[in-house]
Amino acid sequence: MNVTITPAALGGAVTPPPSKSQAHRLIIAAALSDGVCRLSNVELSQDIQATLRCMRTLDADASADGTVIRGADLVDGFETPPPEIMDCGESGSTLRFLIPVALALKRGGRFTGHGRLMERPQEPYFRLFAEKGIAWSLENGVLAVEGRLTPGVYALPGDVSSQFITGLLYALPLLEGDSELVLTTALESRGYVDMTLDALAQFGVAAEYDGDRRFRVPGNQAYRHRDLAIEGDWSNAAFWFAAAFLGHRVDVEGLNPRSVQGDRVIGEQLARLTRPGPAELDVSQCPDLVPPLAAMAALRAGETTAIVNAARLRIKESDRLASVTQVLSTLGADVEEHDDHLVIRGRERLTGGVTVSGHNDHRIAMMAAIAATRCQGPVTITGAECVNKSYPRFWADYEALGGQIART
Ligand SMILES: O=C(O)C1=C[C@@H](OP(=O)(O)O)[C@@H](O)[C@H](O)C1
Ligand SMILES: C=C(OP(=O)(O)O)C(=O)O
Repeated sequence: MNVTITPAALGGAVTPPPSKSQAHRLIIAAALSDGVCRLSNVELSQDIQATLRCMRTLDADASADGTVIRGADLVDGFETPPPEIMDCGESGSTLRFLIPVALALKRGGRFTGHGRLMERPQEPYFRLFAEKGIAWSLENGVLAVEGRLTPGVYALPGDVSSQFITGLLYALPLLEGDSELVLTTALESRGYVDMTLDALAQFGVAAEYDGDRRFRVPGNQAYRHRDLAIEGDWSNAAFWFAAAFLGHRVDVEGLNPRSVQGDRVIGEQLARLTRPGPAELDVSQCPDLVPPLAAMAALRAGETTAIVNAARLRIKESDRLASVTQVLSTLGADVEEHDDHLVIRGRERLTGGVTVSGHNDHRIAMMAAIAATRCQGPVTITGAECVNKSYPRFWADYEALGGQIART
């Protein structure tokens, strides 16, 4: 689907979707639990459907709408990897969270994915598997892992993706002895690890983090069934905060101001952009905020913004340093791409009158839609359905706020 936007003012109240990151975590914990869990505020974005689908393959029962989940039976000693290949769609979280979970639950499994997913890095796991005697292969886009996950010390980098740490934090409590997770480099995307520890605690699972490079994870633990609600998504809300920054009267509702979601720092980042003078935004802990921050920076008239410590943006759904630069430059912005940072010189308006690709990346399509409101000419976004990865209602919400769009 292509969407053509005629620049127009946005206004009104909007409720962002439920947090994708929290939904993954609660669904997986529920699927590992000792009973039936009722989750409210589940929305079936493509990534959440992927996690539900894979947890069903791992023997959890989940209702079609994902709100009622019965934990898989944890029968140690007799498991075999499910014959069915688990399709993770384009969800890095699903794949990286479930690799250790499948090993703990079924002694392995086979995974596949779409888009760039199977090219995104898994090396920290592969190195651990070599050390721990887990067999793995990656052939024709199918990753197979098999073996017995044993308690012990797991050393891995903290600055490739926090998703490896989350995956292990879910699996290690199920093993028959205590484990330690040791980071060999400083942790980035820390807010996501905090969200994981919070989710585990809600299901009665203990893991102790020293706040630096060491996690102690007792073994022989059980996930206790719980009923929980999923919070509003700060990462996707950031697009509406960007709209407000660009002068639209948009009110964002339904967010928890005390949320453990790391992307709550959008408030602080935005405050830096509202102060006159050059700004430097460190995004090592909040990589998903870069597209909305870049849209704001591009329209911060007369001011320069550097978005730094952003190298990991290159290993997301698209190479986001390249795609942000390509899309905003095509719209008429002044963006300079560097290996690990962007330098953006703000302009009063963008030109538009162009077609840009959504780069098969939900956050890039949403960034283009927000920036388009401050273009002179119309903007066509190709592949606009990619928002379904995290925010299927995005275009409907955009229209409800007065956005002028034509779908072709
Ligand atoms: O754990 C999570 O829910 C996520 C972690 C982050 O990935 P990295 O840890 O790879 O930065 C983030 O970019 C992703 O959208 C969701
Ligand atoms: C990078 C993202 O998700 P994932 O890593 O789960 O694919 C994202 O939602 O921006």
